Amino acid sequence: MANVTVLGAGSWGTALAMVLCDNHHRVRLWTHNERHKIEMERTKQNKKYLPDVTLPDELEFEHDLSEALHSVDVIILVVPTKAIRETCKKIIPFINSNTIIVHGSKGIEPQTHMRISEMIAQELTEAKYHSIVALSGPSHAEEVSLRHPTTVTAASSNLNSARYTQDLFMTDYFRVYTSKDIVGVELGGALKNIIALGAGISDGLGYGDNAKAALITRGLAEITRLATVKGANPLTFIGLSGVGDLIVTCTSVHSRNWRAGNMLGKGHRLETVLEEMGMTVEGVRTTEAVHQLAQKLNVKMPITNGIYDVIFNKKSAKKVVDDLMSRDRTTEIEDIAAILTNRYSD
Ligand SMILES: NC(=O)C1=CN([C@@H]2O[C@H](COP(=O)(O)OP(=O)(O)OC[C@H]3O[C@@H](n4cnc5c(N)ncnc54)[C@H](O)[C@@H]3O)[C@@H](O)[C@H]2O)C=CC1
Ligand SMILES: O=C(CO)COP(=O)(O)O
Repeated sequence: MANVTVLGAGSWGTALAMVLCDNHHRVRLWTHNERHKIEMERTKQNKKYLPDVTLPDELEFEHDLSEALHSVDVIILVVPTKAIRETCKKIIPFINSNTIIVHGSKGIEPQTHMRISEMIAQELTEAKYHSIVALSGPSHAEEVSLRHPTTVTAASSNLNSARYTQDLFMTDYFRVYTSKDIVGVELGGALKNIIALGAGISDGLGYGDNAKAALITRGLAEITRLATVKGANPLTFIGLSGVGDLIVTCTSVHSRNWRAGNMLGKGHRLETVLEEMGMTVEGVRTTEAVHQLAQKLNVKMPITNGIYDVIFNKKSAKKVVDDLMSRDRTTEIEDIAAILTNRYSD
């Protein structure tokens, strides 16, 4: 049994805390909002983020970080990407060289273009901690909280820590694989949110399954193209963090990114969409970050650029699709081969 603290009591942090309770760890769930802590303690529910789910009796709720992190073995960091840095700053006094930090967030930071583990490492430069693990894969919180079969990957440059994370979470309904390719796993998890926005936009425009299959497949090609330039293993993208997470996010009504895209495709304004959702839609900031990064690295990402234009330049979604369809003719297999060779020509 381990002492585990989940930082971030949104839908994903809560679902992961439930998995850990099923594995009989001591689990504390920390929220930055004191009223939220009191409400969860009183009702045994997380009404806003995971309605209709009863939380386990053993789950402890915390608002005070010193209480939450006292004698902790593993921290599960599941706040939105924009809150990663401030949360890391707050935990410095409570961690030591044995603390493993597992994160479940999916995003890239605009301007720095950093992945989550890079942001964590940068914020904790002066602090002592053991290692960082990314937990990612096709996993909607709503289904995990119902104990429906789910598979994810624990990735770390420290394979022992990835294996430790596998043991920590693995249950009969939550299967965890390990990987050393943290670059690929984090980029796959973050960049699929851009394509999910696109799938939602396409559905909002009334296009069908052909268009969505095209977005998923060619989206996978451009994710792999950028990620291999950043040092990822291209094979990671035929796995859970690539094709797996693209399928679940582009085709499920649970996806906040798909839902936001769907409203954009129907002509709603971005501000209205985000306000109505009231939950984290990581794809918007990640689109900004990846649009910048692709330009900097000179990587072709036509779908991402089109989605950027819809979100940030108010270009009509229909015009973006027309422009994507009328780009210069090209080959398919040679393009994919070029992606793979790029990796091995380093
Ligand atoms: N919901 C899901 O099914 C999955 C979500 N994720 C990722 O998990 C991360 C968190 O997403 P969700 O839990 O879905 O978001 P959510 O929108 O359900 O909840 C966000 C939580 O973060 C808290 N929060 C906001 N600002 C904060 C701050 N400055 N400091 C501390 N806490 C803060 C909110 O109070 C809320 O409890 C995202 O990066 C998302 O991409 C990954 C896999 C599945
Ligand atoms: O990452 C997810 C599923 O794997 C959740 O996706 P959304 O953030 O779009 O809901």
